[in-house]
Amino acid sequence: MKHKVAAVQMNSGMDVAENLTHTERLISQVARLGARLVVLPECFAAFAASDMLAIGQGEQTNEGPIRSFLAEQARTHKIWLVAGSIPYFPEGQTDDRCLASCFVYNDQGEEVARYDKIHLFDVNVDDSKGSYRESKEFLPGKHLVVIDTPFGRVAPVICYDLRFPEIFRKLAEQHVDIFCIPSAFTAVTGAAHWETLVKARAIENFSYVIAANQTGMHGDKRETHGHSMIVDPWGQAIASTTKGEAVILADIDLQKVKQIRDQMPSLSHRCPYELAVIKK
Ligand SMILES: O=C(O)CNC(=O)[C@H](CS)NC(=O)CCC(=O)C(=O)O
Repeated sequence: MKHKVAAVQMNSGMDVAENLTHTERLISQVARLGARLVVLPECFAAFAASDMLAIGQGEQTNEGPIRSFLAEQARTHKIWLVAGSIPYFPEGQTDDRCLASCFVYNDQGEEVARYDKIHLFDVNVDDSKGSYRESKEFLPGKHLVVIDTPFGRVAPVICYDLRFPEIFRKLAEQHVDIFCIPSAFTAVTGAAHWETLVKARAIENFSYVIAANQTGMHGDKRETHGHSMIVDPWGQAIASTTKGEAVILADIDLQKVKQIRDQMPSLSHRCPYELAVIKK
């Protein structure tokens, strides 16, 4: 059975209200086109905002402005929504940093899961920003999440997590069929690695990958790569875009996942092995 899924590509700014207006328009667009599962990009509601902690403190419960907006969008459009990421400050947290959290909603508008970004982007990049220290503002997550949906078993991971194949393999061991990857990949690292990494994770685990990226210039002079894509379990990009705000849709079919995994059961061919380090 085929299901239509969508990735939303945005150029999010620092203003939440403005971002939510764009998000609502784009969700309406893909819902009208028949999407049943929609993935938003990382930081769709607030990108490089100076008040991330305050935004996160406002989202401690599902009554928060962004979380209640997301629930209402999922309910109104009868879609499953993998809602990118927002800053989330759990009640009672002592450390003054937020989690970078992806809330997931079913088509009744119920919050069914939350995934907190595990790997934080503390790197130097040859771009206008130069140095990224995500751990200054955010705490790492501690749990992977697997969600059973009408379209198959879904797992969200976020952006920099894409570079850690071991978490995808751990999730594939739980028979995940669809990886959803809200992202804000930089223009420089995205041009070098994005497509290869997205396709590699799909091929390695014989899964669909729905990768929704930020695009263009942002408030703090950061540039993101765009090029959102939906890749099938054989590694084919079945939907993609380049730069600028966009929505991409594709039909996914769980039968295809099963057929490829039956043909090439490499996930079950893994063998134990020792490691010998030969000193010179
Ligand atoms: O902090 C924000 O406001 C938005 N979040 C981001 O831009 C995050 C952390 S800085 N970006 C990435 O993780 C890029 C990963 C990447 O580009 C790579 O792995 O190459």
